[in-house]
Formats: sequence, C-alpha cells, structure tokens
Amino acid sequence: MSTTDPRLARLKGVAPSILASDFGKLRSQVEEVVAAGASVVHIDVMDGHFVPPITMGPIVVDALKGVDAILDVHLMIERPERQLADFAKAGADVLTVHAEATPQLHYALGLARELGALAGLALCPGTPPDPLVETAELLDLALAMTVNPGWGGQKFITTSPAKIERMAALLPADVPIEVDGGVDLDTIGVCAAAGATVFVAGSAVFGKPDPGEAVRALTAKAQEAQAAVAERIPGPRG
Ligand SMILES: O=C(CO)[C@@H](O)[C@H](O)COP(=O)(O)O
Repeated sequence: MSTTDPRLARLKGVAPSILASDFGKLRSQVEEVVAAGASVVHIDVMDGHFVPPITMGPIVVDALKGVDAILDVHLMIERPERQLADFAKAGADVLTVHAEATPQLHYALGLARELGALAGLALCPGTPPDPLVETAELLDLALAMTVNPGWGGQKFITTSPAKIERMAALLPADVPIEVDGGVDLDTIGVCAAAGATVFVAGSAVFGKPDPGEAVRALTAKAQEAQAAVAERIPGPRG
C-alpha cells in the first residue's frame, strides 16, 4: 500500500461501471453519477482473449480525462503488463490486473505504480486468495470478482461474501477490497458486511432510469450494512 497517495482517500463507495452506460452520451452520464456522489468510475477493458468480448481501450479513458473522479481501469486482458503504459498515459488512476492473466504479477503491479497509478489485483471467483499474500506489499486495491468476468448483467455468485471475508483476513487493513459483478440493492449489503468498501455496479446504475438516484440508493444500503457491522465489531474495516 502506498499510503501517501491522496487518491486512496477517494477510492471507496459505489463505482459505476461504464460498460452499462449509453456510449452516445458517455461523458454526461458519468458526470451525472459523479454529481450524485460517486468518487470512482469503473472502466472495463476486455481483449477477446482473457474474456470473450472486446470492449474499450485507452482512448475511452482519455475521453474521461478531467472528470472529478478516480478512473478505475479493470484490465481483463492477457499479459496486461504490455498495455499498462498506454492506459497510464491516457489518465488511469487505478490499473487493476488479473492474477490469472500473467505469470509476471509482481512486475505488472510494480510497473503500474512506477507509471504513477495505484496498483490493483483482481481475482476471478474460482481463484483462491493466495496471490494476495504473495503480492501484498505491492497492492493498493484487491478486486473480488463476484461473477465470472466478461459480461455485465450477470447474477451475483452467492459464495462471494465468504471469499471476501477470506481476502480481508489476508490483506493489510488499509488495502481496500472492491467487488464487481451482480452488485445491486439486494447484494451490496452482504458485500459491505463482508469487508468490501468499493462497489462496482453497472446495470444497477446505468440500467436504471435515474442513474444518480441509483448511486444514492446503493450508497445508502452499503453504509447501512457498514454501520451495522461497526456497531457489532468496531475495527479498521468497520
Ligand atoms: O467486470 C465486469 C464484467 O466482467 C463488470 O464491471 C460489469 O460491468 C459489472 O456489471 P453488472 O454486473 O454490475 O451489470
């Protein structure tokens, strides 16, 4: 964890995923959710190899430059270390790579930091949390996929909260845990109670008629669950 980076203070709460947005009005939709309180905007990069779909590249990150939010880039691509420089140059604040996507994890995470970004490590639902232990000192964020990566609108995998708890037990308390996939009003509370503090939501935000209101409702649910946990067990993640 690079504790001095001021961006870490904003790396929390609901992170709307632009995968579910209307790309014809991308900037105004993003500005709407930021005005509603989102301090993180999630950008899903898919390469057609690590996951079947192809989505977006650095040009989309660049299009969001200047938005008053952390640009959180989730690289669902093989050998992400080869692309990190382009995404950093485009304005990525967080560069998250998958443990399953490269044999050179320490190199990739170190490079993300060297390029001036925060370094995130993502784990697919079937991947045990072990890589977090090996790379802990290089991590600014841990991402628990709560669906198999590749598509928005999937159903939340119900064993995810137990995995989040295992991750939280292994990580230093100041490394935030982000959840991604099937996060909505029904599932955000269990994620928050398990220790997640960043909540990626695509369909549950941009799939709604009022994305700003959706951010506020999700935020309230997460805070309610966090408050209930803090009342029971005061602690660093509470
Ligand atoms: O990384 C991914 C999908 O692989 C996600 O970020 C999705 O964009 C989440 O979408 P919803 O499940 O919230 O609709």
